[in-house]
Amino acid sequence: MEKFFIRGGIPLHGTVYISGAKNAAVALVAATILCDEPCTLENVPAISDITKCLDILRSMGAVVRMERDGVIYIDPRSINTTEVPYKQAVTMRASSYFLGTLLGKFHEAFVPMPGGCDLGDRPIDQHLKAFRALGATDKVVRGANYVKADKLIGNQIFFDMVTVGATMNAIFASVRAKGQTIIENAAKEPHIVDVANYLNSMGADIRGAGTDVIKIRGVEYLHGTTYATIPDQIEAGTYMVAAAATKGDVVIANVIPKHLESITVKLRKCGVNVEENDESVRVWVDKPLQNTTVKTQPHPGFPTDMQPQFSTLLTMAYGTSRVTEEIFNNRFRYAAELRKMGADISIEGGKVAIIQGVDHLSGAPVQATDLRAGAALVIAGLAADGMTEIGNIHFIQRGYERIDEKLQKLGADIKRVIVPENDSVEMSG
Ligand SMILES: CC(=O)N[C@H]1[C@@H](OP(=O)(O)OP(=O)(O)OC[C@H]2O[C@@H](n3ccc(=O)[nH]c3=O)[C@H](O)[C@@H]2O)O[C@H](CO)[C@@H](O)[C@@H]1O
Ligand SMILES: C=C(OP(=O)(O)O)C(=O)O
Repeated sequence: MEKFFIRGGIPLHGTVYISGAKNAAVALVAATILCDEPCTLENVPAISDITKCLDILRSMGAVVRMERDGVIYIDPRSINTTEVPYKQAVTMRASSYFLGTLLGKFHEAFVPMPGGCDLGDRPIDQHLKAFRALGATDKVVRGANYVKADKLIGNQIFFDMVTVGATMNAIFASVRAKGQTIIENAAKEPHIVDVANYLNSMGADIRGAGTDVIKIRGVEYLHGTTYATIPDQIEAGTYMVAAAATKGDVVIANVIPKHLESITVKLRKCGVNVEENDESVRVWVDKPLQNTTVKTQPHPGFPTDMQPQFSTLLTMAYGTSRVTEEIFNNRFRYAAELRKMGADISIEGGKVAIIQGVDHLSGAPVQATDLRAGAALVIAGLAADGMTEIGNIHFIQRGYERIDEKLQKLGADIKRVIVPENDSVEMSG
């Protein structure tokens, strides 16, 4: 079992380079199934969700080769099954994308129920609604979703709520369907645009990605391409908050500042300085942090995937802050861990956190409960007095490439340590 040990209280300084976006890259890897020729993906992050997506492709017969760091060659022509193995599927949400891509290419898919962060209910009814609109049928077999279609025919799809996953799957299932599909109330996240750009670079006809109406005219053939993943908005936001929480001065490089706007605005409300440059942002603090309100929303609103990290910053901001989680119904499980570090955070009705700022947090043994909760605890540990020991760091490794090394380069005292199961390491400082 691996843990992070962080001796906190050191302001972060320097430049950190942001990797390719997890939530774009997992979709790009799955989307490659739709192609009739080999593709090369660049700027792919070295994270465990990507390893699992690539394992799924290999297990289905695709040729997958790491050309060099971040560059992956995928030849989907040798795929010989439409069944996704259980082991990889159940640990991540992105496995649901194999439903849309296998259905879109082979008109059939068998995919175990997707996993991912435990944030409350995460049904896939809207994904299935999209598949049905295109002519597919579905049933649950041995704990897996089985979808099938004799042929896929373009149609109008209206989502009941804004959903990233179902928007992705509707694109995947319709990109080779006959005729035109119109997706309404579509998600507008940068990773939706990235996937549409990737498929268009293969010859797909997708228009409107990034707005709430996406029009897709089905094509018969998709040719090979080379495509680079966008930078990770959430990884960047996490380092922005870490810089602020430690009262440091950090340049976050290789980013698209426009994607970070909702985070930048809230940081400035707290009194944090953010300077936007062409492909980087600089974050520094020269006065006490102030309270604010945050409400998570679909893009371009404040991202739910930044909520735990930002709430952690607010535990150290002067005054009372209010954070409302609008996307998921159980995304405050990290609050109990932050309380162990001295945070004053209470949860009202599962949806709202009331945070009373404290002078400082103090290091403690804590457990990551999911990916962003884990990132939040890393930020808390970096800012806290003394030593913090974080367990369950495999959650963090799902979405952050070499987070310990990147933080060390910014001056943090963080170590990844292998500890025997049930062993606790003596805490000091
Ligand atoms: C791999 C990936 O990209 N994961 C992201 C994706 O998750 P994911 O695609 O699962 O999130 P969705 O946007 O689909 O979910 C938004 C809301 O819609 C609900 N819903 C969704 C689908 C459905 O069929 N029925 C339904 O009720 C969900 O329970 C949730 O309350 O978007 C989330 C919201 O930005 C992010 O937190 C996740 O990091
Ligand atoms: C919730 C997240 O991921 P997933 O949907 O893969 O569980 C996330 O990236 O914060």
